[in-house]
Amino acid sequence: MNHGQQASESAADTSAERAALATEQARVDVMYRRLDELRANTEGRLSDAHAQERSGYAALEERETRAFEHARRRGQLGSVEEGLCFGRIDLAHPGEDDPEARYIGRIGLRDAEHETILVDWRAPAARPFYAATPFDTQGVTRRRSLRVRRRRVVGLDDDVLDAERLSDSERSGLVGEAALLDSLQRGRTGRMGDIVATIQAEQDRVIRAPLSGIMVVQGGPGTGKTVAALHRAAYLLYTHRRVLERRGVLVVGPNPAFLRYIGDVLPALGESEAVMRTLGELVPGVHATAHDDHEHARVKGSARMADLVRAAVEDRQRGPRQAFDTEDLHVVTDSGTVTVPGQVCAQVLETARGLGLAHNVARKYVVTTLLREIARAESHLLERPVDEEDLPFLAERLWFEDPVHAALEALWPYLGPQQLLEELYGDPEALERVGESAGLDSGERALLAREAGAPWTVEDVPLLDEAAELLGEDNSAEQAAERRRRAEQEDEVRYAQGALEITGMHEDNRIEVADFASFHHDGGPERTTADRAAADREWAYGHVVVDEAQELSAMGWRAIVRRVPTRSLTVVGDLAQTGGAGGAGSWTEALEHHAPGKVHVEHLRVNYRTPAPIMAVAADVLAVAEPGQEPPESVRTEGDPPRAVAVDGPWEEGLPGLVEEERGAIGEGRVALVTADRLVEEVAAAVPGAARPAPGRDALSQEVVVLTATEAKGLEFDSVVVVAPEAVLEQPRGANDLYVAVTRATRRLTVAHSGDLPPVLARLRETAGV
Ligand SMILES: Nc1ncnc2c1ncn2[C@@H]1O[C@H](COP(=O)(O)OP(=O)(O)OP(=O)(O)O)[C@@H](O)[C@H]1O
Repeated sequence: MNHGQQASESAADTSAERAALATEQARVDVMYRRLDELRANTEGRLSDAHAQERSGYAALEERETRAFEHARRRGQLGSVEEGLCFGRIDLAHPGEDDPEARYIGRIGLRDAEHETILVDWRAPAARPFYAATPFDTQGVTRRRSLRVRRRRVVGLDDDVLDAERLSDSERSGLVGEAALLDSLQRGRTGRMGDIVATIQAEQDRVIRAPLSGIMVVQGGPGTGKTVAALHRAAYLLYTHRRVLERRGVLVVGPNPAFLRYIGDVLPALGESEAVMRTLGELVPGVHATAHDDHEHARVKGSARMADLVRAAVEDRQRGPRQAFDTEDLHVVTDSGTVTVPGQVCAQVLETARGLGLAHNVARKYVVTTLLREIARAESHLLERPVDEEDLPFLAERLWFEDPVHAALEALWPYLGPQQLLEELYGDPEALERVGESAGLDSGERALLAREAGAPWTVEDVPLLDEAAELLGEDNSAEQAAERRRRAEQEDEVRYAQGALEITGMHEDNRIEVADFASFHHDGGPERTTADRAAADREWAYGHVVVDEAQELSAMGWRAIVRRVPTRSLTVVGDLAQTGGAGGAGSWTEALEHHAPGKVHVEHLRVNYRTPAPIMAVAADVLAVAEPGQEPPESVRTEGDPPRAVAVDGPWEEGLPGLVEEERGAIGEGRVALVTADRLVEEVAAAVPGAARPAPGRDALSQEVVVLTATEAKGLEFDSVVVVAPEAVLEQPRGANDLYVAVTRATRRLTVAHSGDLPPVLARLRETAGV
């Protein structure tokens, strides 16, 4: 499709091409010189900020903030070295003879005279680079993609935006096709890369959509949902820096391996401040990785679980009759047994329930009020007049008497979320009582029973979060401790200043006040927004990106939406790839009630990952998994034919040879074997050197990895071997799982089956290998 000139290192043989390369090299040299200058300046400012002497806590804080800013800028300037500039557009302006040449890159640069020499890809001025088409040129006469390696311009591809001379691919709307295909053909590394140089027009619309509301990006496999969502996060951080830097951005992905896979994209775009979490990690202190089976997951994901958790909390807020088998509250104190009348207790408990506060916060009211009532009752018992002024002191003393403490604990205990659920799951009677009031049938109630101490599953985490929300924390003690900590820090700084002045070290500038003061406190360095957000369950994020969102249950959505009071979310997924029991059937059904009228669905329809011959196989599977749904259209129309191979006999005899063949065929790149949950360990054991994902192990960077369909979701590999498709199909949402499995390949697909090839893969019978 490249009209006009096309040049590359090997083909730069005409003088016009050589001249174009030389012109671009000269411009790129200017940009790198400027980048070097800026780096040196930032380095200088950073050391100045560190050396700057300040006294007083506020001034020190300001210094820290400045130093942090410079360090961030240094990081940003460091991350743009490779591919600093990747494009140019020539724009015709009315009344001007020569078009304006505008260069697009990873960051914006101005020269010493403040003239723009490079436009940040996220700035409005860069938009025509991605959005101009021959039908809507936006003033662009030519779009040029630059290939720059190690500061050398090694190739150029031009699109002349002339509607008269359209090729087929231009009609289908591809932008910068040569550069796009070049990047799609590269071998996979086990890490997703950025696509700033080749963002397509439909993706650009998603990336630059406004911040507010819930934007759902629905698209088939390989349509760039993940990569577009990450570029959108970088775009939003750039465009709304003030808001988002303070509140932070959360990216939620399906599992730790996936988060590692996408973990380089934002830093490569100069943004390293997003918090990346799986659903199983949303509650600080819990790291759930295992999933429940289909039936358990279905029950735990149901919205009725919110009623269950609420009922479980209320069940622990007892009246005296439930706690002590009597209407009145009898408490043994050091002075004898005192009685608080049932009516008084009932009033206190009813008021507490009506306060609209979280359980542990309302507890403060219950405890202080009842302690005073007990103190009053004790005075009656001792026939002492009740002195209202003394009551707080008497109450405080009673709090330290064990039986009093125990009596109040039985009425309204302090509860943590893990304790609440642990005790509910472990107590059949409580489950019966609470489950019934939440509308669960006996089968569902029985499913929730769990052995004490069993590890939490990912599906438990939204329930724990719900519990934490209803229980709340009485953090008045923490707040007081924080005030004390700040006051102590001020004292330390004052002391350090005095000490340094006395010793004369201050004048010599040999040691800084802050460093000296920090010898005395162990608070550590100031934490970033991301650090603070990650540690705080109640943190309100400025924006949340949810990937593989089709898997989230109603309870999962509650846990996520709770973290963005502004309901500013980017939600990406594919309903046809839903495998989980609690997963979504419709985006509006899942989200509309969280933000009525603010849910907007965008569609991506072009597949950048999987060549057409493999997508034809996937389309057959999709027709069974989700009849009536259209598969996305592949950018790459040609590729190696997919094949089926019958493996008779044990896996360890058939698979290793097959894997070796694939490794030979792809050269540098990655092979994945994707199989049924029940076979995954067996298959991994059959292939020497094959890796399985595990906590702390980066299995995806290994050359051969073995995964279940669930684990493979969102990932891609040069070659995919689907092992035992018949067993994958037997799983609860087997056809959807098989669809996920066959759409992971960027170049080659092999199906290794034992027994008959499943009818849904019949197309492969016609291909070689059987
Ligand atoms: N504009 C583009 N330029 C270059 N590569 C692209 C572009 N868009 C997508 N890709 C590549 O296509 C592949 C698929 O993208 P991505 O994983 O984001 O798709 P997805 O829609 O999230 O897929 P899935 O539903 O299977 O998770 C990635 O390698 C990505 O880098």
